[in-house]
Amino acid sequence: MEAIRVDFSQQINGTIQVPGSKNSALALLAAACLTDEAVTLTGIPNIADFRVICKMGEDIGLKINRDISGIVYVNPEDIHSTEFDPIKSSSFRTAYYFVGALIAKYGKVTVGYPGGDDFVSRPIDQHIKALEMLGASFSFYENYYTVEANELKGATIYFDKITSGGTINAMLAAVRAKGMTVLLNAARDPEVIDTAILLNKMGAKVTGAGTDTIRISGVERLNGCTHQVIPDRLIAGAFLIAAGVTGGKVTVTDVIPEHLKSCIAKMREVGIQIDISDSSVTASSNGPLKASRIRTGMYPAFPTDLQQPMTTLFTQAQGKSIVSEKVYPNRFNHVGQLRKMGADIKVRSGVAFIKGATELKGAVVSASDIRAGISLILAGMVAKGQTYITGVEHIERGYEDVVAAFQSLGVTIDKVDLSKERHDLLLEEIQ
Ligand SMILES: CC(=O)N[C@H]1[C@@H](OP(=O)(O)OP(=O)(O)OC[C@H]2O[C@@H](n3ccc(=O)[nH]c3=O)[C@H](O)[C@@H]2O)O[C@H](CO)[C@@H](O)[C@@H]1O
Ligand SMILES: C=C(OP(=O)(O)O)C(=O)O
Repeated sequence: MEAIRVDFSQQINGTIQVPGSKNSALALLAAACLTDEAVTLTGIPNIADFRVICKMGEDIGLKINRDISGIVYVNPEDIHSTEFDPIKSSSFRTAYYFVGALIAKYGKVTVGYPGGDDFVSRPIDQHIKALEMLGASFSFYENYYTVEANELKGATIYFDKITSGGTINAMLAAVRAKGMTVLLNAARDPEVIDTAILLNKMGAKVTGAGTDTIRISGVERLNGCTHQVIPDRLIAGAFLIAAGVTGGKVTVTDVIPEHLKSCIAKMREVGIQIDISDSSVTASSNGPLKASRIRTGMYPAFPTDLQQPMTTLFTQAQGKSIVSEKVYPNRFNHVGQLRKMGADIKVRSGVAFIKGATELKGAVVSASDIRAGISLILAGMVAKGQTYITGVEHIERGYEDVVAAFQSLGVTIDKVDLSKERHDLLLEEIQ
């Protein structure tokens, strides 16, 4: 069994060049299918989700190639089917973006139910509502669903819940719908803006992205273009938090500091020094950290995807911290694993109460999703002894080479075969 082994690693130090955003890249790859021309995307991370999209593309005639410099070329010219393999499309979250992107042009799309990180409940009712209001109809089967539409017509759509995925999907569908679509109570995430920028470069007419009202005037055809994906604010944030957890100094470069505002504010509150330049942020810490509280929310509030590394940080702060998870109230898979390492955390009704200044100890723990995995790596860095993290495949959905990145900061971390390395621990784990 593959695992990541982390050793006690104090005072990390170094610079991380932040890769392109996974969440944006997933939307852009689908958006590129709205045209019949080639779209060139730079900065698309070579993560597991990207590779599965390439395989899904091969099945339907969508060509996606990455050259040796990392530039990705998407060519939808020869798409001959819009029936996606349900197993591949359910192995990550956002296959539904291909519904939004292909429905107007092809009239019918079949795809597996969304997979991705599992936080107990991740409904897609707002995606369905938006596409239905544009004129699509849904049929649901055991492992897949089919969306059909003769013609999409612009509509005014009010999201009952702010959703970044739902906003992006509605935008993708509306771009080729007849007439004007207005999205109200839209998500304001940088990834929504990035998608709108690509769409406009392709000839779409999208205004208001980044506010809660987005207007899309439908167009008949779109063209190819070149676009660079925004940096991954969630990876950047996690590395900055890492500097706080262990002490030390970490600089993240190639970032858009404005995207990290809530994270930076919170880090300053707990006593981490933050220095910001045009496109880099440095976090340094060598003193005790103060307890605090975070309340996650949709952008620009504190991101739910940084709640897990922050929870690890709070185990090392002086005093009691509180984490209110308002986006996914059950997103606490990491807590049970942190407890195995000695953390004192209680969760009640979507709120975690964390007693700080706890001595953590190495254990065999399991990562159920990307950010839970990162929080366990951070915990492993301050835990006495060795920590083994299974569920590496979940972490690799979001990180191209998580081991190399942490190694470059001086962390003693490696990928190992757990069954060979610590047979005793594995047996204990299984019993
Ligand atoms: C690939 C991607 O971009 N993933 C991100 C995206 O997920 P994703 O796009 O799935 O998350 P959403 O922004 O849609 O979810 C926000 C909230 O809306 C709810 N909701 C969403 C859709 C819907 O139809 N109905 C509904 O009730 C969700 O349960 C959640 O409470 O945003 C999340 C919240 O910032 C992040 O954690 C994920 O990393
Ligand atoms: C929840 C996440 O991803 P996804 O929506 O792709 O499952 C994440 O990136 O933390």
